[in-house]
Amino acid sequence: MSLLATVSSADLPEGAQGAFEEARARLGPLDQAALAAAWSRQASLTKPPGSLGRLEDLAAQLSGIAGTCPPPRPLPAVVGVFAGDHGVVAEGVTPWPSEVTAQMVGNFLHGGAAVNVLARRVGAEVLVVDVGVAGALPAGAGLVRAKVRPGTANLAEGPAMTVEEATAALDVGAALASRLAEAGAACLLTGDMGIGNTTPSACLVAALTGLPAERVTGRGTGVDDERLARKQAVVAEAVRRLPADASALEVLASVGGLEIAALAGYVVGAAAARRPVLLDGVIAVAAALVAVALAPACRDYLVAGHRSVEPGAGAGLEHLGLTPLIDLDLRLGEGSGACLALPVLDAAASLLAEMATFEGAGVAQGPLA
Ligand SMILES: O=C(O)c1ccc[n+]([C@@H]2O[C@H](COP(=O)([O-])O)[C@@H](O)[C@H]2O)c1
Ligand SMILES: Cc1cc2nc[nH]c2cc1C
Repeated sequence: MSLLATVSSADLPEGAQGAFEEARARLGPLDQAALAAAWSRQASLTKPPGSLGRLEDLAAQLSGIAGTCPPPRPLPAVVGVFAGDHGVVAEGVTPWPSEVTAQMVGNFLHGGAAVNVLARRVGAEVLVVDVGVAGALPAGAGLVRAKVRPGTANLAEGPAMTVEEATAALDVGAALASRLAEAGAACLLTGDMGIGNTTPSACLVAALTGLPAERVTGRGTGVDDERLARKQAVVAEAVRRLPADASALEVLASVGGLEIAALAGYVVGAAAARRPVLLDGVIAVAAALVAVALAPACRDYLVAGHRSVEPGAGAGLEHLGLTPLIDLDLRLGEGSGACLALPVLDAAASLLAEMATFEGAGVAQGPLA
């Protein structure tokens, strides 16, 4: 049976109240004993020390997350595709109309989007969550209906949402992550859909890293030079308007998005349940910056799936101290880059679990002195 069929979500968003605070309170550090056991086991495996490069770090991280050595494989895995719309599209920051958000949700539910293809290929399930779509959504099964409000307000004119709305979206993400983990998900991948969402993502990256708007604002789905200049001005002004003493939650409410807030909650919820989080592109990176600002210990549960072309992604990952697994010039979102990275994570876990030791295989443990 599908993992998703066992996850209850009919009570959302109301039934999620308090889920984020609960997750934040439960969140703990990596298991140091499991980490040490992983490094000691790495040293006993039939390979020159360090020869599996970053796969060795990943396997150790997975051990520390799960609290066991060797770690479990990151399967079954779920891609949470959080969808929302953005009032800031009124500023001409994207060449696509907002209606495409709802239309793509329909495409996800029919299995025809890139993320569906990639998830099928790597053995992940796609969970589509409406936290803030403005347009009419298709009837039928498969969609988690957890709308907090139908799209954000225009962040160029005022706060995108209230602190209460941002909190409700954080709660939806945290509750879903915790329910998915309980249902047996071993790894949570991030996905997103929201026309205009590279603008609030750039705002969050600029606000939370301190980098200038021009440095972290890119072309998103493909704006021309004129629209890019407008987009950079919108981001710069929105960030300039933030009070110097604004909390991370206030920054999220002021210049964020509903799906970004839900993703931040999903990150913290997954980390609290001791599951690795595989990040996708710039929207996931913006959400991760928010998550780490609100609950710093979740940083160690993050794995950067890929480096999106969108400049805020690379800048945000650098700020978080994360090196992406894959760099294929992607700028799609949906969770596509996270899906592509899942087999790498699986390889890291499997190598630590299944390789023979020098002693077991009768291989001399060098190198010679
Ligand atoms: O993942 C990324 O880094 C990424 C980069 C550029 C665009 N996107 C996707 O494109 C949409 C937002 O682009 P835009 O130009 O409308 O802001 C949204 O649905 C994202 O999933 C995603
Ligand atoms: C067609 C389309 C598909 C997408 N998938 C994620 N963002 C998207 C934006 C557009 C415009």
